Amino acid sequence: MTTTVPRVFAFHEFAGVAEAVADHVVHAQNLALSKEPYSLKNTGGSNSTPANSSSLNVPGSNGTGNAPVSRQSSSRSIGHSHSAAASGLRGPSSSKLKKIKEKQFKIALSGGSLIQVLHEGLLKRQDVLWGKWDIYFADERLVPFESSESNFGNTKRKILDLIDTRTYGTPRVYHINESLINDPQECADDYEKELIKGFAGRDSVKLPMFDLFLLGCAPDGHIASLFPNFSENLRENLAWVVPVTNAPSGPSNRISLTIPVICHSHQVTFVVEGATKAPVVKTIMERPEKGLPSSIVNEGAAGRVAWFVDDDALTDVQVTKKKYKFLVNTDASQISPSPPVPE
Ligand SMILES: O=C1O[C@H](COP(=O)(O)O)[C@@H](O)[C@H](O)[C@H]1O
Repeated sequence: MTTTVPRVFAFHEFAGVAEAVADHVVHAQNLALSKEPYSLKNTGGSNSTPANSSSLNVPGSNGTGNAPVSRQSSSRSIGHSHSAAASGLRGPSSSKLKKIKEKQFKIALSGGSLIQVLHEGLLKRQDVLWGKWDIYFADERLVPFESSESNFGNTKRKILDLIDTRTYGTPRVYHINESLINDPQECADDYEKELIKGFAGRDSVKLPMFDLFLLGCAPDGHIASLFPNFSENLRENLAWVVPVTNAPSGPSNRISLTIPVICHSHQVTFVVEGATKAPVVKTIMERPEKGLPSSIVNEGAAGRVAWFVDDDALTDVQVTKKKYKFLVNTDASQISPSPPVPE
């Protein structure tokens, strides 16, 4: 492994992380909805692009062949037309609005602490075109959605249920099939079919390509539900989604999108905060040869990776810190107070 240094944006406090991450997400949204072909120009980062999806194979339900996809989508999409102009989005001219209508912003969300960051950063903004979002999950813990450990459940309670959908539209949300939580392999295969339907379209593709893949990183080094030393999962290069059993922390049964899927995204962004994360961040940044999952992604998606980290998580970490420059031109009057979180 070569030493690849990602962009690391440092922040004095949590609130700063939340606002910067929101700006970064909205910028990715605007790029995805307005640019054809997709370009990373002006993102403040590298202009390298993901590997080309020239191969026309999709993984089958077992991750090894071409399987027919027949199950109806489990996504919830309550159609709601939404005007970009009314939303406060700035930038796209009227000639581009037709294109915008046809496109969706495809984002993968992790669970854990990221959800609170997005809650604080995104809900108060008026330029989030929620109705144009296709939301997938980087991983899921196989627990009922009502559990406080469910990534989809928490996202629903802390973000999705709080969106003013009459104004901003309703995102399409692609979550696991809750009836399969007792069968990790079946659940992973089923979620992979969801991805194939969402990304393969009429043709088929080698890998899905998210506009933005948001990741956290736990103190033990796991990202999504890819754990250090689970080498079979970390090396998986056919399946898009893998089952995880015997996870060493949190719920033991999970499913996770794989490293090739993560690395194929247009942008991969880590959001990490808190002093408990400092040791693992140090290892990731200073000892990439240890092969922690984040280091694999730093290398595999080199030039498209950004880290948003608070100072506590960067304690004693030798890395070049950058100051985040806000990219979306939003004046303060467009930001409304965050809605209350239901108990
Ligand atoms: O178990 C999980 O943990 C990771 C990291 O969570 P954090 O709270 O330490 O940020 C999370 O990204 C993943 O989605 C989740 O299932």
